[in-house]
Amino acid sequence: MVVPAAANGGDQKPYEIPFFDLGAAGEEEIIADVARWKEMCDKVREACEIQGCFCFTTDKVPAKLREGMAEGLRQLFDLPVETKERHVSPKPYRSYLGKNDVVPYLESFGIDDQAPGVDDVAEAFTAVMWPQGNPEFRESLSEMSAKMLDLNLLIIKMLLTSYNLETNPSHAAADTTTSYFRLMKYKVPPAPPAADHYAGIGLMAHTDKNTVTILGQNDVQGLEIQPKEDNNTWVPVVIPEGAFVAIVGDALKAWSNGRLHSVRHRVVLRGEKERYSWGSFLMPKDGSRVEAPEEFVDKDHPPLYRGFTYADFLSYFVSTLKDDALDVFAGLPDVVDDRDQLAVN
Ligand SMILES: O=C(O)CCC(=O)C(=O)O
Ligand SMILES: [Fe+2]
Repeated sequence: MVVPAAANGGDQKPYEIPFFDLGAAGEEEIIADVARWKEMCDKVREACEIQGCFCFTTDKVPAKLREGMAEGLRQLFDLPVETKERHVSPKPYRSYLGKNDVVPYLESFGIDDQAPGVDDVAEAFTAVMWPQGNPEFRESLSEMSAKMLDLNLLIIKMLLTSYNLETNPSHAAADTTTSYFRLMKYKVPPAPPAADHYAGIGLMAHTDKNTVTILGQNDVQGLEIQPKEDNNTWVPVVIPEGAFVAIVGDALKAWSNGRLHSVRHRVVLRGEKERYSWGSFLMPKDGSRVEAPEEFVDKDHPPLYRGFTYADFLSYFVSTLKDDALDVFAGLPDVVDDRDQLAVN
């Protein structure tokens, strides 16, 4: 099923964001129906190749859990700044971000799903924010991050199935993959919405650097994407109530030798209500290599990127914040030449 173009573009250029009901996808009985499972996997793969993102609903996350998460985020961001500032980490995008001139409406936290010496990361984070405890928040964070990580792994499984790569042990992600969870609040910009020079931009245009991102949100829209090969247009992504959005990142684009599209996206704030969102970021472990398997490279698909270590790519991005970090860091001559041509045109 595809969301009608009008719902996703208004009077802007119509552009369709695929929408799938994944239901119980990934459960044994679904996989056992080989034709149906393969069809689902192919649709997900097509969306990741053409749009680089899709919306979906799933049986795995009950409404109650989503409501608990949204309510928990309200409580969390309402805590005093001094409390929120206790969440610090040497890794990029983890420490509490409160005041920042580039993204003045955004507040965020990043929490690694696994941390050395910590048994229960949800418990550890909650204890720093609420020394007296907040079992409801701990439970929502723990369940939501676990379920969204499962969904992220499901998407990888579906892509591998669609590419007929699922039986090749070298593509099994478990020992090379990790994840982190982000919690975000976007404040309401001054009225009217575009009154200051930030023009309601909640999060600048970017591609995700990781493998796949899954985002959930409260009832306030704001995510926009740039269709492939149309860098003059921004299309609002209307995420249906109760749904999530999955976004392909640069590491997956490089791994697939450019078949999968890491879509540029941003957040624009237009309404009068605060936006809360939360995301599960699947990514290669720091030391793992990102390299296209031989199945993706042939005469018609010459290699676009050199293989690289994920941590090196991330350090390059963090130190330069280049919009086209993947092309500059790992693009082989053809990619870099194309980019130069685009810049000239
Ligand atoms: O808050 C959102 O919906 C988008 C967040 C995002 O794109 C990111 O954190 O990379
Ligand atoms: Fe993003």
